[in-house]
Amino acid sequence: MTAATGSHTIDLQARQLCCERDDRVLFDNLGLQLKNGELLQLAGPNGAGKTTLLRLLAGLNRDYQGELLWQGRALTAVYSEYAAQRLYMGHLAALKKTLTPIENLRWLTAAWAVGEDDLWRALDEVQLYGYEETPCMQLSAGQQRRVGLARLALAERGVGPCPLWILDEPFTALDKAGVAWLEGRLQQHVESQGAVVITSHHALENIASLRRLELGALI
Ligand SMILES: Nc1ncnc2c1ncn2[C@@H]1O[C@H](COP(=O)(O)OP(=O)(O)OP(=O)(O)O)[C@@H](O)[C@H]1O
Repeated sequence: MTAATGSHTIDLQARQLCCERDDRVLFDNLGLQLKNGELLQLAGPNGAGKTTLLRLLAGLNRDYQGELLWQGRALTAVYSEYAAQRLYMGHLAALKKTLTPIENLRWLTAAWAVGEDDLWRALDEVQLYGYEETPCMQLSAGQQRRVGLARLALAERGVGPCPLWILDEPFTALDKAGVAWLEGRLQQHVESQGAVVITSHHALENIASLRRLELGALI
């Protein structure tokens, strides 16, 4: 474990997880474990249940059967502690469109011990130099995506305030350079003993330590 991860032990487990939506079983008896230095990609066709599983793993939805554990304890029982250690990015950019990138980033990282200079540098790293004070509604879809991704840029040596990243389709709307940057950031994060669980239709084969969980083929 590196200095950047501190004493964070990542241990997220699902045991015999079952989830139904509208009387349709999305997955049943699903088991997984995620530890430091691992990247897990949830794959499968549209509607297979990737986002649903990701939200369960993030603790954002409790409509399931089975067990979800963080460091061996029920995720629901340690939710506050867990939420402080995981970064969840949904499939929408989830920005306040009337605010600027720097204002959004301040708001998105309000609970983190990061300085103002760090925020400006992070926006610079995601190629938003010169757009820091432009209202987000005037940015392109890819630029809006980059505002959210700037949180990942805040991470030093790949591990930021949140050692566990839970990312829903983070490659959406990114150009080639953005894709390369994000792949590099994910790689760096797992090399630094962070962990990532991600849904993506994007092939991630360049990333070492990739594991794939195929939904839709399980049941
Ligand atoms: N709140 C909900 N109420 C009812 N059905 C839902 C709800 N959320 C999701 N579903 C259904 O569950 C199924 C799985 O949805 P989900 O968004 O998890 O799929 P996905 O694998 O992420 O798909 P995609 O690749 O299109 O993003 C879909 O058929 C969807 O209609």
